[in-house]
Amino acid sequence: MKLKPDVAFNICIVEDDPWYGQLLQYQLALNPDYIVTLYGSGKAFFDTVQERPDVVTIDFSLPDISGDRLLKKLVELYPGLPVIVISAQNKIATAVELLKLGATDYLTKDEYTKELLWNAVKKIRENSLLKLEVKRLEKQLHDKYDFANLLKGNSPAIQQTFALMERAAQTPVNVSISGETGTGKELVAKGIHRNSERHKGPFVALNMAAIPAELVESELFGHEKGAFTGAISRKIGKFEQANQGTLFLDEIGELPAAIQTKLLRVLQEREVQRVGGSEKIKLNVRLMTATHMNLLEEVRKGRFREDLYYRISGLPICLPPLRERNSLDIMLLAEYFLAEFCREYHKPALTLTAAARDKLIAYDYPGNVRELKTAIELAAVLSNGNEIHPADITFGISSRNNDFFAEEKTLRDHTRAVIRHYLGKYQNNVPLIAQKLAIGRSTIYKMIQDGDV
Ligand SMILES: Nc1ncnc2c1ncn2[C@@H]1O[C@H](COP(=O)(O)OP(=O)(O)OP(=O)(O)O)[C@@H](O)[C@H]1O
Repeated sequence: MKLKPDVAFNICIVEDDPWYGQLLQYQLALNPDYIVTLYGSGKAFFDTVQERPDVVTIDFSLPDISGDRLLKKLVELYPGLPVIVISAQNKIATAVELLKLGATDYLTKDEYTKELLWNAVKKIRENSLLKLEVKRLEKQLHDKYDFANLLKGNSPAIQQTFALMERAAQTPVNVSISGETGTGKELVAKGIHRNSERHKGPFVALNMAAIPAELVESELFGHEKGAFTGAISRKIGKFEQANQGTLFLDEIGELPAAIQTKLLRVLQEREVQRVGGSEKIKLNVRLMTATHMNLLEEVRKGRFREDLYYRISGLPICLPPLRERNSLDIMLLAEYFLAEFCREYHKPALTLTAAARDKLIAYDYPGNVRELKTAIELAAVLSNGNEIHPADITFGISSRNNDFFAEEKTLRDHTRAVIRHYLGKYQNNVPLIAQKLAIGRSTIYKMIQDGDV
C-alpha cells in the first residue's frame, strides 16, 4: 500500500555548528515533503517554535543546554515526539541513557550520518503515516457500524431519496445532489459511498464556497514545492487524496470559471497534474457534487460550463426540504438528535412536552434538518429539568453557513452581523454572548447603544 502525505512534515534541526547544520538541512530538504528548519541553540528553538514539529534532531553538545536536558524538555513538552540525538562521541552508555529518556535514535557524527539520518527520518515518517492510516480506517469502521442510523426519515419524500441512494450505491456513475441548505446532501453522499464498492477507499469532502478562489486549484489538484510564493512544500490535492474512493464537492456552483475548465479536463482524462508539476497522476475517483443552486439556470446564465454540467450530472438526487417531509419525520429526527445531545452533554434523558412537539411541527425550517438539529442542541443545553418546553426551543439560529462568504462586506459589517445573530440566538444575553465570542461585554453594549446592531 502506498501511503500519501497530505500535509508537510516538519523537521527541526538544533545544531550550533552552522556548517554541519546546513549540511543536514540540505540533505533532508531533498525530499519535497519535508520542511526543514535549522536552529543554532536550544534557546533559539524554544523561542521560535510555535507548532509541534514532526521530528527534532539535536546536537548532544550544545553551548546553552546539554543534550539530555534538552531531550527531557522536548519529551515533556511534546509527549511522543520523535527526537534523534546526534553526537560527536560514540559512547554506548550515553546512547542507552538517551534512549531510556525517550530518544528515538542516537547517531554519531561520521561519514555515514547523512544517510543514517535520512533513513531514520524516513522510518519515522512512514510510521506516522501508518498511524494516520490506522486512525482513518478505525474511524471508517466505527462510522460504518453506525451506518444504519446515518440518515433518519420515514416519510414518502425521503424514502424516494433512499431508493435513489440505493441505485447510486450499486453503480459507479457520478452523482449530483441538489437540495436546500441543511437537507443532508453531504450525509447522502457519505451514505452512498459507504454502501458502494468503494467503501474501503477514502471519502473526501470539500466545500467550494468555503475556500478563497485563489486556493481552489491547489486544494483540488495539489501543488509542487515552489510552484508559487508560499508553496513551501508539496501538497497533495483532494483528487489524489480521494484516489480509489469518492470525492464530494459541495457547492459546486461556486467553482471559479478557470477551474471549471481544469476540472473538466481532469474528469475527461482521469489524471491530474499538481500545480507546478509535470507528473501525470492516474486517478480512479468517483465524483459526487452538491449544490443548493439551480445549476441549469447557472448554465443558462453562462456562469457554469454546460459540458461540465453534463459531465458531473450523472445520477441526480434531489433532497426534499424538511417542510415537505411529514410531522413524523420531524419528530423522528428531533428525538434522535435529542438522545444524541443528551449523551454528548452527559444529561439525563430529556423528553419533549406536547406543546414543544407542536412548536417543532408547526415551524417551516428554512434551514432544514441542520436548523432542527441546532434548535434541539440548544434546547438540550438550556433545559434545566427533565423536559423540554416550547420556551427552550429557539428557531432561526442556523442559516446557510455559506451566506457569510457569499457577499463581500467590510470586517465591521461582518462583526455587526455576527453580534446581531448572537443577540437573536441567545435572547440578548450579553454576558453569555461576550463569553461565547471571547470579547468584552462593553464592546457589545456599545454597539447596542450606538444602534449598530
Ligand atoms: N436524515 C438525516 N438524519 C440524521 N441527520 C441528518 C439528516 N439529514 C441531515 N442531517 C444532519 O443535518 C446536518 C446538515 O446535513 P448536511 O451537512 O449533510 O446538509 P447539506 O445539505 O450538505 O448542507 P449544506 O447545503 O449547508 O452544505 C448534519 O449535521 C447532518 O448530520
